[in-house]
Amino acid sequence: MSQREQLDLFASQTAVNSTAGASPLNDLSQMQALLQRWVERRWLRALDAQLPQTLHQLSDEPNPLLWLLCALLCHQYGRGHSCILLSDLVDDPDGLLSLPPQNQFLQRFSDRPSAILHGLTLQQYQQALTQSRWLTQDAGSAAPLVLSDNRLYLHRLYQAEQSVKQQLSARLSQQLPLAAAVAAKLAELFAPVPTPATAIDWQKLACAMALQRRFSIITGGPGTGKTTTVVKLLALLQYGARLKQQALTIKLAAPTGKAAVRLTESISGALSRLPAELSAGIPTEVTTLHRLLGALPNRRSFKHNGQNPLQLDVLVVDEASMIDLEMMAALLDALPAQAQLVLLGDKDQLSSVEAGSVLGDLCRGAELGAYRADTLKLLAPFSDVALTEFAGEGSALNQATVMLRHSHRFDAKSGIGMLAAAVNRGDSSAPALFGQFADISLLPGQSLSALKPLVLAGFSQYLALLQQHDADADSWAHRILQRYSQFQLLCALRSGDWGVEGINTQVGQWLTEAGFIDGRRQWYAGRPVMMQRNNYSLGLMNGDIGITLPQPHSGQLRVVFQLADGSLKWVLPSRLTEVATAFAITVHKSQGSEFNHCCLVLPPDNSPLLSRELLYTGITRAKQQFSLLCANPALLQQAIARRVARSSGL
Ligand SMILES: Nc1ncnc2c1ncn2[C@@H]1O[C@H](COP(=O)(O)OP(=O)(O)OP(=O)(O)O)[C@@H](O)[C@H]1O
Repeated sequence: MSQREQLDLFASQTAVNSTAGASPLNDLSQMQALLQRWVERRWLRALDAQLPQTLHQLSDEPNPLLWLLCALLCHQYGRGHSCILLSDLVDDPDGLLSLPPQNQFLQRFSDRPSAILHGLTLQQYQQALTQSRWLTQDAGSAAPLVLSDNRLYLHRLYQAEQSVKQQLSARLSQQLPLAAAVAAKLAELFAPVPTPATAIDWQKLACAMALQRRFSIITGGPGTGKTTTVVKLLALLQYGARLKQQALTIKLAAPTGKAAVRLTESISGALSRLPAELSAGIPTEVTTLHRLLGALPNRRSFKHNGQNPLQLDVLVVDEASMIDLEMMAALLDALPAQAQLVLLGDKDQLSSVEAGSVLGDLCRGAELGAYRADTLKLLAPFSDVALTEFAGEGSALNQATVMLRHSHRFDAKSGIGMLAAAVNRGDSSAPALFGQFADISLLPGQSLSALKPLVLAGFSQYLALLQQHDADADSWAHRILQRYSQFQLLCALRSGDWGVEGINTQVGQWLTEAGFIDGRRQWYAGRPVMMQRNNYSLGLMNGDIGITLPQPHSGQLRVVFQLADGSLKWVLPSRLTEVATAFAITVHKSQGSEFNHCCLVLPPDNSPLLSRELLYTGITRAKQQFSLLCANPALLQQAIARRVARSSGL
């Protein structure tokens, strides 16, 4: 046990002893002290403990249980949950809240949530909440907390969830007519019989489905043809409009700049494979969702909303797993009622960093199909194979969702594909695949030094180009950025020796010793950095990666970023206040990006962050080569078994 942990344990025991008889649930000052203690122990953020204080100033609330629930709700929000399901709080408070955190889980804290909340029933929670001013609606002002179906929400998130539900159900209730000429063109575009001949052509079905819906989802793993399918869909929509002497305004968007750049590239590739007469009117420009909606600096709201809707007929959003609940609500709000929205994404990837797991929630049951009779009737003309296996009584959303199942990128000889699929199934024998395929490797050794050869070989590729100036600074920078994307280190954690922070420091030292960089200063030629927040005045978004380069004559450093439209932006380092070195990035932040060679680093200590979704997302960032450094092999099995569950009412 570290010295800090011993102090924490001592503090918790003395705190409880000294207040014997005065339970925090009966005494507000004891509750405030408890919340403060949890903040000091880093169980809660200061913000979490501050929220009840702030609400109390606005509307008096003497019940300590309400203070606790409010702080816990904020804690859960910070961990990506939209709400707290009260029955989960009754059944397993420590598990639900991940408190104490995993690295302190075995210690005997007498003030852990299960001890404080011991014996409280669902009825007691309900009673306390319904009597609270924080839940009763004052005339004209919204209550800060909402209780609905035993789910406790912050008002903002409740509103977002309700809005998403209402908007989607309105869109899902309509079926669009499909002209015979468009149906015939669809059959032409998907003419080649899939192999084997008995296989269902899910791409064709996805197209047929989306043509007839105002809202649809095309989900599938890497390389299953989401982009290929959506380009054909857009071609057919434009074809149908042309038959009516019209032209559709189509827009493409992605949650991050990096994902937008990638979609721009893959859309251009897919367009080049379309018959020329069908490619007119399909844009290749992809924008970020923030830019599309018109983000307002330092405001949560956007320029486009229900009162000022977007001017478009069709919107395609890629990497939809990265859309959080509030962004989804804003997007649906700003979408004109007659427009068609198509979401593309991989439902099995990690969810958004912000609260919500919208795509995962919306795609629940997608692998089963669960198509009702009317959906089967709608799809049947487009399938040579009977769809009875996928019949069911699924939700309205299931009726608008198609899952693509065959990867055209990874075949049966691909270790990356096999490993990703095995992890995704939760197959405990997945680790045995290492050693059987050339494109996946488990690094020998259990210390960070096992990374060194890989790091030197991987990063030297782009660092070597720093010396090879080009008369055209932009084309030089393009080559460097392109080469940088060949290799990436991914971490599960942010802090600690095995997290992004520790590994970036270590990699900086190795590269400095090898003479590739001069990492002794904060800014140096070759330093890759990742934006940690959106910066609207610079037009750079959270997650964008830039590389620090010396100007050819002056040697002055500038950081170069590739924007969503493929152009470059050069920025003075002094203007970048919220960036972090990006030799290693978290798996979360890697979403929407792909690298030829990815190396995932798992820490030696267990953490609730080590999950099946994290592994799957990390593995599928690799296009050609995947390496894994796993300090504690037992954790790999545990991570494969652990699923991320986010509380939501969607
Ligand atoms: N039906 C098909 N037959 C043969 N090749 C295909 C088919 N569909 C897609 N491909 C090829 O598979 C590759 C991946 O396709 P695509 O980019 O559309 O997939 P994706 O699901 O969008 O991938 P990503 O994971 O990058 O988002 C492309 O090279 C594409 O040409």
